[in-house]
Amino acid sequence: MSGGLELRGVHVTLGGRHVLDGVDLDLAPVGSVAVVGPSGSGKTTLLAVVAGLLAPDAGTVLRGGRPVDARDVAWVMQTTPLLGARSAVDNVALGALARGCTRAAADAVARDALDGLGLGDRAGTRVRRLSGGERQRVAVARALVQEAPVVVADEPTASLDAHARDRVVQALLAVASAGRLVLVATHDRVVADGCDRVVDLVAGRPA
Ligand SMILES: Nc1ncnc2c1ncn2[C@@H]1O[C@H](COP(=O)(O)OP(=O)(O)OP(=O)(O)O)[C@@H](O)[C@H]1O
Repeated sequence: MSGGLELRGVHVTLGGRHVLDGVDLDLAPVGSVAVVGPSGSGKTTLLAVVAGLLAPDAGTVLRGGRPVDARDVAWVMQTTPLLGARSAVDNVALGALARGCTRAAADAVARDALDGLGLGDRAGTRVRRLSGGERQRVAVARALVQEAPVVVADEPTASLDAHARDRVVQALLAVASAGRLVLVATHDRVVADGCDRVVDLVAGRPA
């Protein structure tokens, strides 16, 4: 599929268990895809493989017919590291600096992204002083400002109240509408219902 992601025979074994058991999946280049499934079904592992954070034991992930380039994937995982001693806006700006923005431009897009996620008033606060849900949104914002063609988000709404959750969903869907592929693992029905497509993972394979 031109520009899309193709997973072919992806196997991952962790601790002697087949966590991903030969995943074959075609994803369109643009749109939002929710990965759902029971706890332990391999959602995080699948996203880690797509993001290039985990090499599969077998199989390939192609984008536009070539092995996916990790630089084309912005990710926010549950353990995304943030710089606790730096402000929220500094942390988010790193995502824009990484794609070559000037400092001023990076700060501007970072502030916009934080605003969009309801954190405009926390932009100058050091991350270590933020709540878990606020940190989670800082991590989402940093992934979004990278403007990578693929965005991978693992449970991006897990610690959020309904209002903050809606902001995150809107931001992710806006990115998909703007022409990127958003792949989100979630237990949240509201998130899955908002996506263009739902992939149900059962025992390490799409159902
Ligand atoms: N480093 C590891 N070593 C051994 N087993 C692991 C490791 N990481 C994950 N697993 C196992 O792989 C399985 C799939 O984990 P994964 O985190 O991908 O599932 P998940 O669908 O994202 O679950 P959840 O919805 O609870 O986040 C689980 O049984 C987990 O215990």
